Amino acid sequence: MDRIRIRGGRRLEGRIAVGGAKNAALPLMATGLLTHEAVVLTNAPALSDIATMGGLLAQHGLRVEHDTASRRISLDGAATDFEAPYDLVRKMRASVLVLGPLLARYGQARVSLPGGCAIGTRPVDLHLKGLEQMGAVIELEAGYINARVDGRLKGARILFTQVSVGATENLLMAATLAEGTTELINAAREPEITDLAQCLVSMGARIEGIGTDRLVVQGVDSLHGTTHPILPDRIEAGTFACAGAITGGELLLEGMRLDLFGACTHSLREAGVELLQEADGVRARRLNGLHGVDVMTEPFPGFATDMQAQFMALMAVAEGASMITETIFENRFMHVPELTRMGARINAHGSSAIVRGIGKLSGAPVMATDLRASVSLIIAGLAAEGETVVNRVYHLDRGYERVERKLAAVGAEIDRIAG
Ligand SMILES: CC(=O)N[C@H]1[C@@H](OP(=O)(O)OP(=O)(O)OC[C@H]2O[C@@H](n3ccc(=O)[nH]c3=O)[C@H](O)[C@@H]2O)O[C@H](CO)[C@@H](O)[C@@H]1O
Ligand SMILES: C=C(OP(=O)(O)O)C(=O)O
Repeated sequence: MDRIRIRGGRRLEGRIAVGGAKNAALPLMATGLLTHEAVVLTNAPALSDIATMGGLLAQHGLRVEHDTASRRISLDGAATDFEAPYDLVRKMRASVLVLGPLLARYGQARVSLPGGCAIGTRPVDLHLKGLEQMGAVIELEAGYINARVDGRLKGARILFTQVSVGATENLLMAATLAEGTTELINAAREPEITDLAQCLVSMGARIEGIGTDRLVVQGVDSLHGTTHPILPDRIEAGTFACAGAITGGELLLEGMRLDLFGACTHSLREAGVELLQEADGVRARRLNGLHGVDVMTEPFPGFATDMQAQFMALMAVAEGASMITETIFENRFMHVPELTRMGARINAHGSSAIVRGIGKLSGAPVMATDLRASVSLIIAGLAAEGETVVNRVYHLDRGYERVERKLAAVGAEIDRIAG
């Protein structure tokens, strides 16, 4: 498996391109199942998760083309196979997003249960309960979700007991082709959901309340094709903001919109990182020293759980202490022991971690078991004395496109060791 090698101590400066958001692209790709016409997505990132989703949709029978040079994904045709097999779903949990569209358009789906992953148990009960409320009959059998509906799904009033990005997306897509009105209450408000809703509207869906926690969908008989630009990846942009800041640098995050950061803007500014919206992106500049800031992860517009590990790396070298509380996933501190191996002073207990900033981290061989933990170790390595080698970067490629090239282009001493 590839490794990333970093020699710390270089100040990052320059322009860095922010790609299309992985977490928007994945549900957007699933919309290809809602129509037989072509759905074309532009600004598509070249990531292994996107390839996995493309493979799954091709297996369902869609024609899938991803031209990485022009950053276009085109999805066309009708599904002929309704099974999402274990081998694909275990690689990427977002595969479960085919469930709602398949049920809504074809009345049947057989999708492997995603199971847990390194960051938590991550059940899909809210997805299933919502679909049952819409008239689906769901059985769990041999690790699979077997779902079917006679005729069309029926509109329903669905109150989510917990805010869930994936459940909101699955139910939103299902509701577009249901008979009657569906109300999604306590819906997630992440920008990726707004992007999905806007794409669905451009396909002929009738959705009100976009951007709020109450989405009202009037089902329609059919949807048509569209061309939709994928919104910028706020997590990739935030990662680069932390990378630049830890080196005392200044980066223009090309293509990024400041409003997508939510509470992360406030936390980064409090920590000493200036963020300015400019015509072609967001400028992120470290002012003087870094200061310890307390953060708690929350659904959007709160501080994103997908930024927690990167922010912790930044706090590891800040002046003073910070308390980082993870409220979304029960096991999202796997980066703590690895950052500690680099000299960080972090004390994690339950859902909180106290980080006491130190002057300098020291390079070390480290390993990561999830996507954002991997990149947090790269960020730490950029500021560490000596060499850091991040092992097992398989997860990194799920969500970052050529991260080592992008960082090297703005001054980092970083390379990939194949193997
Ligand atoms: C592909 C994608 O977009 N992934 C993002 C999505 O994941 P994902 O959609 O899986 O995350 P959810 O918002 O659904 O999960 C939030 C919390 O709800 C729980 N839950 C969720 C569904 C359910 O049926 N039952 C249940 O208990 C989860 O275990 C978790 O504790 O949102 C997360 C929270 O912002 C991000 O970290 C992920 O990067
Ligand atoms: C947790 C993440 O992704 P996924 O939901 O695909 O595992 C992430 O993007 O940080």
